[in-house]
Amino acid sequence: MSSGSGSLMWFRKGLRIHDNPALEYASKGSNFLSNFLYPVFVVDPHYMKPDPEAFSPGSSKAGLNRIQFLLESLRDLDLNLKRLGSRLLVLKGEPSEVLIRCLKEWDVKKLCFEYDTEPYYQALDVKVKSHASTAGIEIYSPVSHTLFNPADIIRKNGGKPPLSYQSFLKLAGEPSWASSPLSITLSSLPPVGNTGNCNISEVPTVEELGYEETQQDELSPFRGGETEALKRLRESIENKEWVAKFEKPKGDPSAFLKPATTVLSPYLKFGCLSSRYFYICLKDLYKNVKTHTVPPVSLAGQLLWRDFFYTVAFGTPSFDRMRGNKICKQIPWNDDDELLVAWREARTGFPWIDAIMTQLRMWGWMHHLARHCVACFLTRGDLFVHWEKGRDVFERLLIDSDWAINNGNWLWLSCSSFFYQYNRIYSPISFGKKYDPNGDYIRHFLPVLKDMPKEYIYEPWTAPLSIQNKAKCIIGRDYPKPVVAHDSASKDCRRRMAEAYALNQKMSGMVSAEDLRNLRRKLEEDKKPEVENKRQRKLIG
Ligand SMILES: Cc1cc2nc3c(=O)[nH]c(=O)nc-3n(C[C@H](O)[C@H](O)[C@H](O)COP(=O)(O)OP(=O)(O)OC[C@H]3O[C@@H](n4cnc5c(N)ncnc54)[C@H](O)[C@@H]3O)c2cc1C
Repeated sequence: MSSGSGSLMWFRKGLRIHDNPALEYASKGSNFLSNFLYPVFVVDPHYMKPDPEAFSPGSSKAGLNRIQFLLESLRDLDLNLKRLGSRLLVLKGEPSEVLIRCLKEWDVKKLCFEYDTEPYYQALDVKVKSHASTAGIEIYSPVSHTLFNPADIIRKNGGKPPLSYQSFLKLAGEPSWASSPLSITLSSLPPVGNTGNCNISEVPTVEELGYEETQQDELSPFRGGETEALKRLRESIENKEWVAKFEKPKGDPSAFLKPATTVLSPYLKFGCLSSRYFYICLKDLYKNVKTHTVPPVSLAGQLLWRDFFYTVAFGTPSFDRMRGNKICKQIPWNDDDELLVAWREARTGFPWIDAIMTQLRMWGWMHHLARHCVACFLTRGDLFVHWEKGRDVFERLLIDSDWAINNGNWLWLSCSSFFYQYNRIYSPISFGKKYDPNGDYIRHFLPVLKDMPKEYIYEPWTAPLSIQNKAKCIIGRDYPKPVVAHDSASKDCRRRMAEAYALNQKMSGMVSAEDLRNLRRKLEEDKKPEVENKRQRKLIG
């Protein structure tokens, strides 16, 4: 037992000092407490353990880039805490068990942590809160990861989440905190008390967590941490005109030397950057320019998309699944792991798709439209593979992997929810060409194609053998042949989507296991185009 008693600040996301209401509250003393503060981060094997399953199709354990980003963020947090007279205490294990042990050992009287809407944290928090309230510990768990409290919006909407962006905006209005200044800086923190028998360590290395540093050729250019986040934010908003004119989905998805958007998503994901602070900076900027874009396309509008998905995710049971998810169309996706692996390993034979998937593996980040292209290709565009499997691959490899946003966007792109125009399919050939006719993006991420003439770079299988020889890239040997013929595969996908939609309409959202079996049987009966497609695949591949 420590000699005094104090507060425990439990960092999970929110890895920052600025605009951190939980940290601020934890650092406030009171008359009856000897004022110690224990800033804790628990390394959770749930996300980190790279078990043998890690590379199986669909595994969602965090990949090396994200772990690296997290550890950099923790090191930066530790440095920033040290500047304020404190430090980060890192522990390992199942977080609720570790936390409860610390609360007992350090005789904590006040437990503070940012509220988290993800089901995993909700379950964890029930355990920790139940112990804390039985032990008479004060709990403070404010909402500060998002602009709005998703529960407030759902309440305003009669208990249901709004399912369109516009209805979300109407309900949300201006955030209540936006009229008063945010607490951006803390000048000092109480000292850390005696840590007794708890097993405290420094921020571990990736190797200590069981990852091998040399798993890939090129590492993510994005460094984690609050310091980097604030620098990146400053640089992004320095160019007022760029911010004022920001208009998504315009912007070049193939721009990789200078990405077309802010790349603040990983910092927002881990809370190295406060979305509220970002929002206030944008509002200030908008006040000082003549005209600016507005939601949904403006930069502030992007932050509102984030809040929209957080709200729907929080209010929708089984949001991350097709089965049992009332807002998700029931679609009999393929169980084709061969196609999934080709997509995941950047071996589809479509350079635009493979370059994006390589960027995902190397950098852990790609432009929004690039994500559109590969998600559409995997699901309703070409391969008809289940969106949950693609979601898992993104969840593992993205540095900004975020439960609500990732699932929300996969539901969107697969036309399972939110967006239903399944006839609009991204071409894996012509879409990228519009932005990057020379194929520089492909040449960078797929060096095997670097000498392919630009006429063939998006469809190298059409290059005559003499050209392939000259480019030192024989299709089928050095780079794969396409796994499907896009024209027939996309036609087949449209037909299957039309059938699935018709059946969903009939069943008006109430899909039992039997209904789903019927739906499958119905689609199985009409296998002809699928067989035709496989035949084509054989011809090509
Ligand atoms: C299939 C798919 C999966 C995705 N998975 C994720 C994910 O796991 N994590 C994630 O943060 N984003 C995800 N996105 C959304 C979007 O692609 C990224 O947020 C964006 O590309 C990040 O780059 P940026 O920070 O430069 O964005 P900017 O355009 O600069 O936008 C600023 C911020 O707004 C938010 N934002 C932007 N677009 C969206 C959007 N469509 N939905 C919700 N929030 C948005 C992000 O927090 C972003 O950092 C996904 C998109 C698709 C199509």
